Amino acid sequence: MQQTSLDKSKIKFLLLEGIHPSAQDVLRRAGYSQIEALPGALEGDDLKRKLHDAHFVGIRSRTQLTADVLAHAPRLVAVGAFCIGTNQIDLNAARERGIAVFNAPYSNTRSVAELVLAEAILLLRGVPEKNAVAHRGGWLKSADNAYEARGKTLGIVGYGSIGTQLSVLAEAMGMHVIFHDVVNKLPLGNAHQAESLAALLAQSDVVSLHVPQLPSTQWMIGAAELAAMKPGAILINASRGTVVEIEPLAEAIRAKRLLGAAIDVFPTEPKSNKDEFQSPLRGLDNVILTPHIGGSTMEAQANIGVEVAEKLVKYSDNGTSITSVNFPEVALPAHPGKHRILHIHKNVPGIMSAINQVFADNHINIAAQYLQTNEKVGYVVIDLDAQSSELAQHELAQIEGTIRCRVLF
Ligand SMILES: NC(=O)C1=CN([C@@H]2O[C@H](COP(=O)(O)OP(=O)(O)OC[C@H]3O[C@@H](n4cnc5c(N)ncnc54)[C@H](O)[C@@H]3O)[C@@H](O)[C@H]2O)C=CC1
Ligand SMILES: O=C(O)C(=O)COP(=O)(O)O
Repeated sequence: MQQTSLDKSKIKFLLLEGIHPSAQDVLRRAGYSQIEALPGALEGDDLKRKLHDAHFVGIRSRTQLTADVLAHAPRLVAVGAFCIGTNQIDLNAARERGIAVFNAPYSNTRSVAELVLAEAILLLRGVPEKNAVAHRGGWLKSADNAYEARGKTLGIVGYGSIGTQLSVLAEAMGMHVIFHDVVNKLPLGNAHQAESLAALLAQSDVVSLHVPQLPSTQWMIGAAELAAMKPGAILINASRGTVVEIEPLAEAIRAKRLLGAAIDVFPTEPKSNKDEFQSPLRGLDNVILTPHIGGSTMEAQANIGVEVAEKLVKYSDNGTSITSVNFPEVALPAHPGKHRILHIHKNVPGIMSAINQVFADNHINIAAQYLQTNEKVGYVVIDLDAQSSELAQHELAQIEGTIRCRVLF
C-alpha cells in the first residue's frame, strides 16, 4: 500500500529567534528529528528560502509572517508563535492557506507583570536617573521627586491576562488600581474600571499599557494623551511598539512633564542582538530602555517551549487544533487501528455534501467524523479503515474548495 502519511523523519521544523531548547526536547521525544534552530529572526529572501521546505515554523515576536512570506511556504502546516502576541503573523492569509497558528497565551504573563511593577517602583524613586548619574561619577542624593508606590494610582490600559496579574501584585503593595478596557471586565480586588481612557490618564500616577497590537491600539498614546497625563506621571509600555508615539514621549520627558518612562517595545526593533538599537529615547536618564524582554525569563521561556511544541506535536500527530488562534478548533481522540483524513476547505455551500458523497460513491465506511468551521474555513476530520484511505484522500483532494488534505496513521 502506498504511504500517504508523511514519515516523521521527513517532517521539517524551523525554529527561529532563540526558542528555548525545551521545545526541541518535546519534538524529539515525539519522534521528530529534522529540527533547525536559529538564534535570531530572519526576514526577506532569507526567511522565504528557509520556509520553502519547512512543515512547521516556530517564531517569537520579531519574525514577520506576512501573506507574501506565507506564499513562499508551500509545505507549511502550522506556525508556532512561542509568545503571546500573534500580530506578526497574517492570521487570515495563514487560515486561507490551511495553516493553523498556535501561541502560548499565558506562560509569560507573570514575567511581564513583575517587570512592570519593578519598573514602577524604580521610576517613582528616580532610580534610573540616579543610577546613570552615579555611573558618570555624580551623586544625586535627594528626596526630590522620589515617592513610595504605596497610595499611588496605577492606571492599567488593557485589563487582560497581564493587566489583571499586574493589578493583583500592585494592590498587594498598597497601590490604587484603575483600568481601561474596551470590554467590561471583572475588577479584581479593589480595582475599578475607569470611565474612559481620558479619565484614566487624568487620574494615574503610573500608566501601564497591556493591549494587543491592533488597528485600534495603534498610536493610542500620542502627544494629546501624553499631555492629558498628570504632570510628573510615569508611562510604562511593555505591550507593542505601535502603541506609543516615541517622539512626543521623548519630548514630554525632555520637558520634564513626565517624571520617567519604561519602554520595552519599539516601533522598530533590532532583529538580533548583533544589530544596533536606535531610538530617540536613547540618552534620557530617567527612561528605562529594555530590549523587549518583558517575557524573557528562564521560567517563561522554558514553559513556552514545552507548551507550543506540544500543540504542534498534537496537531501534527493527530490533527487536534484546539487553542489555535486562527483555525476551527477540533479536539480529537486517538484513532487506533484507523487512518485519519484531515480535510481543510473553504467554507462554501455544498462542500460537506461533496465530501460525504465521496464516501457514499466509493462505499467507504466512516468510522468517525468531526467537523468545525469558522467564517472562512472548514476543518473536517474523518477516521476510516486503512485500506480505503488512499482512495478517499485522492478523491477528497479533487473537490473544489479543498485547501489541504492529509492523512495520518
Ligand atoms: N513585552 C513583552 O515581552 C510582552 C508583550 N506582550 C504584549 O502584551 C499584550 C497583552 O497581553 P495579554 O494581557 O496576555 O493579552 P490579553 O488579550 O489577555 O489582554 C488584552 C486586553 O486588552 C484589551 N483591549 C484590546 N483593545 C483595546 C483597546 N483599544 N483599548 C483598551 N483595551 C483594549 C482586551 O479587551 C483585553 O482585555 C500582548 O498582546 C502582547 O502584545 C505579551 C507578552 C510579553
Ligand atoms: O509574548 C509576547 O507577545 C512577547 O512580546 C514576547 O515576545 P518574545 O517572545 O520575547 O519575542
